[in-house]
Amino acid sequence: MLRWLTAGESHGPELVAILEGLPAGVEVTTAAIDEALRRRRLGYGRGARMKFEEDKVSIVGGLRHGRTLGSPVAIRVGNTEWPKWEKVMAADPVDPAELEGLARNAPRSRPRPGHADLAGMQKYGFDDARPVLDRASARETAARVALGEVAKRFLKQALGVEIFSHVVSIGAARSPGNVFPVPGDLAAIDADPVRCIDPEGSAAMIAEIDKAHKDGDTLGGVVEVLAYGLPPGLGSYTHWDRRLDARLAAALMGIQAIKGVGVGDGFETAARPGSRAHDEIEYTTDDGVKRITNRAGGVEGGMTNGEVLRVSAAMKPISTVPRALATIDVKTGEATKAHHERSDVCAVPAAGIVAEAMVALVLADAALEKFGGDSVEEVARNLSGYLSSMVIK
Ligand SMILES: Cc1cc2nc3c(=O)[nH]c(=O)nc-3n(C[C@H](O)[C@H](O)[C@H](O)COP(=O)(O)O)c2cc1C
Ligand SMILES: C=C(O[C@@H]1CC(C(=O)O)=C[C@@H](OP(=O)(O)O)[C@H]1O)C(=O)O
Repeated sequence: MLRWLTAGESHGPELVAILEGLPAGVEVTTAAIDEALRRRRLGYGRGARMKFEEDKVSIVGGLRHGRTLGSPVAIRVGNTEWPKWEKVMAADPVDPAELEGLARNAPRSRPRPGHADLAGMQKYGFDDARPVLDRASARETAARVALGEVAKRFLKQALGVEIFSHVVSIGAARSPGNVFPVPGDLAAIDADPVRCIDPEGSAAMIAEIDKAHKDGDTLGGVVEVLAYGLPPGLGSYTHWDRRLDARLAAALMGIQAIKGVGVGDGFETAARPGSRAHDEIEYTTDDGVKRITNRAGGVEGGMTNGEVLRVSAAMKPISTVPRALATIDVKTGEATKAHHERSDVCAVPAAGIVAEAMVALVLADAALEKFGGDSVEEVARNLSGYLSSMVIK
């Protein structure tokens, strides 16, 4: 079983992440995690913080000389802005005189519709949204991406699996349907300002973001994650919580602002007749058993079927809308406008990188469940034994 946890506030000293249950021998370095975090900071429409945030990574457990030890992997991601927040977000009590007049410490009493502010204040008994928003913030996804990079490297090394994402839509602008990028497209996707594979789609998405920015508005969109090289049989039909699609959906929904998840052609499948919804099966001497199409996105009956895994996630628009939305001041109950501070206009490209990390963590867990092993070599041996002994292949 693979377990992972994160802790830390957006404006605290750092984020902390732990990944427990990974075998020994996974090759990973600080530089690799730095690079994963750099990809998450990018994307047209991101706000001011991403221009200076450095995501200072230190690996403090579970690795020696660039290889995992089998012990929990512990990673710290430092927040560049901490010196400015040292008093406001101090863990220990602070002399009230030192907080006097600090604008950053002023209570956030005008909750933003769409963010965790109001429900969080109600639930935890705060009259200030600061303690809510600081943890609800998607800053936390930096910690997930750090762990996801370790999971990705395990999957690549032990199973030869490659995971990446691309942006399908931003606002009303869409990439053309039926474009399925291959791993060789990743460099081009990463080089695009919105991580869209199609140049026309990309230009339209950039125009949407520019328009939203000009209008004092924000945008959401859809990302798709693909995983190449998965064997059939990860996950199971035998119980609801063993289904791989259920586990992937929960992991993707667990990303801030994700409001919908699709597997394969997702909701579009519901409108098709069965004759055009499923993937017919064929056998060739070169490829063995395969599907003629991949509408299911590589999952049938809660298990991988050996085709490319395709899952998508729909992100709602950023809730800190510059043209601020109506709310109340919780101190007085009076109608007012929601707090506005610096914010992203659109973070869909970054959400794609986070979605890759969540898919990698779920797949690494499912792979370990099926193939076990305390070292990468043992997992690879178990995989190879399974593949060579499969009756139908
Ligand atoms: C990568 C990423 C960046 C985000 N940046 C912002 C932001 O700058 N401002 C904002 O208000 N919300 C931002 N969000 C969305 C909020 O975190 C999210 O709306 C909030 O946590 C409530 O989401 P929920 O209703 O899905 O829980 C971002 C989300 C992601 C995934
Ligand atoms: C810090 C990150 O994203 C943040 C996510 C976020 C939110 O409300 O989710 C609000 C903003 O926070 P801040 O006010 O500190 O700029 C974003 O910058 C990050 O992705 O690393």
